[in-house]
Parts: sequence; structure tokens; C-alpha cells
Amino acid sequence: MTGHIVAFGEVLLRFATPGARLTVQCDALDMVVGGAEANVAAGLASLGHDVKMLTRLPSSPLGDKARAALNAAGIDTAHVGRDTGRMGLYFLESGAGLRPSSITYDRAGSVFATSKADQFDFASALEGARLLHLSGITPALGPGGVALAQAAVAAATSAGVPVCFDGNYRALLWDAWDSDPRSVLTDLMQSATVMIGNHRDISLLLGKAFSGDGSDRRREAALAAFEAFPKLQMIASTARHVVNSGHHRIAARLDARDAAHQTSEVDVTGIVDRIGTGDAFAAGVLHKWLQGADLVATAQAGLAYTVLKHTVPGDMCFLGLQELDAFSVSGGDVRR
Ligand SMILES: O=C(O)C(=O)C[C@H](O)[C@H](O)COP(=O)(O)O
Repeated sequence: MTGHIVAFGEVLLRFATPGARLTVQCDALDMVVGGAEANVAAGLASLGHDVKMLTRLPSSPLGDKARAALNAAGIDTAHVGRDTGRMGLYFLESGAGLRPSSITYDRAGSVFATSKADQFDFASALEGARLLHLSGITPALGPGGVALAQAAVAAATSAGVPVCFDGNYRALLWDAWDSDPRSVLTDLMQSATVMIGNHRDISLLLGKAFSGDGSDRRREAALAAFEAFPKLQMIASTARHVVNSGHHRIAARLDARDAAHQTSEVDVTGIVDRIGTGDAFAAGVLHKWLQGADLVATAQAGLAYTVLKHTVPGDMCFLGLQELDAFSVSGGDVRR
């Protein structure tokens, strides 16, 4: 595979309550490195792709920790800038059964969120790239984040690099400032070739509800998005039914302009960690899409990688090609 992928976005430290404890019951929290775009980068790097992370981190032990985690995942960090300032954090109170997990962000004023577009060398990171991946989290950070996301897609467009945009709607971030997510996200979507998002994300973008049932509703939404966004070639989404926090049923769906494919549903039980599973889905889909695979194989890879991620603690999925390929035949038994 020639050419690299650029992932642009904020890298975070996550502090999670161990087991299913409430925060009030904990004296220590588990720390891992995450962040939506870095999670996609880690998945793609683990699947054998050449991936560069374009971000900025504090010049501090916390920034060192984040950069070391990116390197450990096999991600190129040559375009990771460093500066004095704070690290973006989030706190995860882990759920169980019918009590969902909850997230508290502590990322305002981070080095990434306060960066200016001219502090990133978009042109050199994107030179020779096959894809820019970014998400709706960067513009949700505030007016500065909107400017960063706009600069990233403008640089990709002028370099002729296709854009993958993951809606990743985070109400907690958009609601923290006087934001207009619809106009910001619609503008960014004009540059996207691939969208990761479902009919609800499309409803938000287009200010329109889709009335049909199940698959029909998703197709109706996809066709409306293809009409609104002329560059868009593929929309990838999961259909997730939550039974409880340890048991979900998941299918993968891909919509192209002239065809669609939805996989059958997989029962995912004994969930170890749900965070980062949307990013693993994106990585699995992009992995196959970049190879020019058909909709069926691409949807299957997205499904397999997201299902596998539910078994991996932490934000990032480090499973490789062998695990991805073995997924459908192993049945979960020990490999010896
Ligand atoms: O929320 C944010 O801003 C983050 O970046 C933290 C997490 O890494 C992603 O939210 C994971 O996203 P999912 O794959 O959809 O679970």
C-alpha cells in the first residue's frame, strides 16, 4: 500500500474507574491514552498502514506519555508539535448492567484546543497522503477548534487528498459554548469523501427527520446526504442495539451512491470496554476501503474490528491483520 494516512485531532488521557466502581469509591484511576482520531490511527497502524498523527501535545511528562503511546501503536509522531500548556483529559465512570458509563471532560484550554492553524504544518504532513481523517470533535472544542478543522480540510483539498469525516457528535462539548453545530459540520462535510455516521448524524446535518423504518430510513438519509454533499462517496455506520452495558447487538452498514450493504447482526456479550469501538469500526472500514474492496468485504472488516475492540481494554485497538482475518472462524476459542 503506497501513501500514508494523516489523522488530525486531539490526543487525550483517559482516567477510568476500575471495574464497575463509582468515582466516589476509588482511590486510584486507570490511565490510558485515547482520543477519537488517535484511536483510528492506532487501529490503522495495527492493521499495517503507514499513519501519521498531526496534533500538538504539552511539553510535560503527560505529553511524553501520550506520544509514547502513539509510537507504541506504530504511529509516526514526526508531526506532533509540543508546547507549554495543559493536556486534555477525560474521566470515565465505568458502567455495568443497566447503569451506563458516563464521561466528564476536562480538556478546555488544552495545548491542542488553544493551537492556531499556522502552528500545524498541514502541507508537509499531507504531502503524498492517501487520506486525511478527522472528526466532529475538533470543531466541537470551540471557535478555535472550528478554525483548526477548517484549515485541515482546506489543506487536504488543496493537496488533492480525500477526507474522511467522522461525525462523532459530542453534545457535552458543543453545549459548552455558543455553538452552531449544524452550520459548522455541514460546511466541513462539503469536503468529505467518506462519512462515518448514521441517519441521526445526517438528520442533524440536514435539519430533517427520516421517517421510514430500519434499513429504509438509513437509505433515505444516505441518499439525502449524497445529494447535499457532492464529493461524498461512502457513508459507514453501525446499527447498535444496547441490551445492557455488557451486551450489545451490532451490524455494520455501508451506503454508496448506487448500492448499500448491511451485515447481519452480531451478538456482542461480555463487553470489556465499549469506548473506542466506533473508532475501531472506522479503522476496519478504512482499512478495506483503501484497498479498493467491495461494500460487502469493507462492511465485514468494519464489523469484525469493532466487535473485536469490545474485548480490548482502553481506547485503542492494537489487534492486527491476523486477528481481523481470524475473527469469523475462531469462535472465541483459545488459539494454541
Ligand atoms: O470523546 C472524545 O472526545 C474522545 O476522543 C474520547 C474517546 O477516545 C472517543 O470518544 C471514543 O469514541 P468511540 O469510538 O465513539 O467510543
